[in-house]
Amino acid sequence: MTAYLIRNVRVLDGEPTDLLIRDGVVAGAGAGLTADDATVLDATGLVALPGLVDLHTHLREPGREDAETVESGSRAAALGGYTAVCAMANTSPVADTAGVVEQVWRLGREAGLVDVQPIGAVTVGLAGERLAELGAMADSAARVRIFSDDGHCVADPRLMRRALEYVKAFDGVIAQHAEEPRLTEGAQMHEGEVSTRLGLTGWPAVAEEAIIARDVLLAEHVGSRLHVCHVSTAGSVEVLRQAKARGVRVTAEVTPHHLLLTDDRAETYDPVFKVNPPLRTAADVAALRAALAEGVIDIIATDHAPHAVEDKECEWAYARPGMLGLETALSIALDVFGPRWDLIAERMSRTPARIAGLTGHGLDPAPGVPANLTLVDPAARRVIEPAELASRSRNTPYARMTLPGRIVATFLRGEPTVLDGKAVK
Ligand SMILES: NC(=O)N[C@@H](CC(=O)O)C(=O)O
Repeated sequence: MTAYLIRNVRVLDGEPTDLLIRDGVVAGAGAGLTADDATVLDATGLVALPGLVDLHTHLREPGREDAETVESGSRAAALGGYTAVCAMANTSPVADTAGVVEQVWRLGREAGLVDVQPIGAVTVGLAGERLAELGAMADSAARVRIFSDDGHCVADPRLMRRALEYVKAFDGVIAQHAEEPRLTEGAQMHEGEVSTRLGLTGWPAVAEEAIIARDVLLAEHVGSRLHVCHVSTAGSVEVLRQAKARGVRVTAEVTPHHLLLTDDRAETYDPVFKVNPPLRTAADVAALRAALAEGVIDIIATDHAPHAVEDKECEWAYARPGMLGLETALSIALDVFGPRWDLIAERMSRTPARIAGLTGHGLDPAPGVPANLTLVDPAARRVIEPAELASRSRNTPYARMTLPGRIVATFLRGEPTVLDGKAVK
């Protein structure tokens, strides 16, 4: 195993220092370190962050390897500064058995670019009718702790209650895609002034808020853990704020795109902007930013949703919802919050690692901790070119935008997965 001596790096907001990485851990920190056997990296101007952790990634394997594979998604993640991702269950077949989650987990290990932690489905086939084998997935080699029907809401309150009760035994968490399906039938975008003008069927904010309100009450009743996926409205923030004030065990995520983009993008009729939940209003964006800074929303999660060209480059109504996120998330966080490194580390690494129970991740680079870290050049600016992304898909909403920040290197347990801004394998 090669040792690395990273010179002149700032760990978060600290003064420039040196970090020695050896045998998978941070072996030393301090100005003027020496190590004859180490490869020296000059990191002047760079910032070291704990490796990012994504709680919400669609890797598409098994089933849609044309859109993404565990390997291509892992590479995209490493290039985005991630050292761990949680893979959503809406694959084909659905990750609703020990066999499928073990397959995804094994593929992640083989790719070896990030730790891939499978998420298990809550219900068989994501059909919302019967609970999946949650216990078997928890006991499998993949040790599943997060369960989600993401892409679908667990709409039946009785099933949701039983799922929350079931996972309590092993401190699992139900990650809910909050969407009351009866309120979003045929929906194409956020319900509001723009949808009225364009004549597109709207997805009202209350469809999200009603499910979150119900679920925090269920989680409180059961005393179990709830995680709310991709929160998108100001009203949802208020429901979460009240629930947290009462001590409900609820955590929540917001995506980079909901922190930046608004529903008027639909005026282009470019389906790259079609996503679930939909892009909302400027007032929602402002509320989400404030909630994330405050901690009412706990984390940024990408909802990286790769789609093949034929599923995206078609009429708006026929296009699949979802957009890429892994390779641009840190840049969006920098764009929105500036170089608030402690906030970024907390919301994109430490807290998601804690929610997912990923020990060894989410730890600030310091002597003795596993060397899962990323080096960022905050002064760099880059133009996003879809063809240059490592993802197999091209559906980034940031095409040709200039974004701040560049990931220069990423280390997974002391081995570089990215060096000089390029994937190592
Ligand atoms: N977020 C998205 O717009 N799409 C997700 C699933 C979903 O939540 O609909 C996908 O898997 O593509």
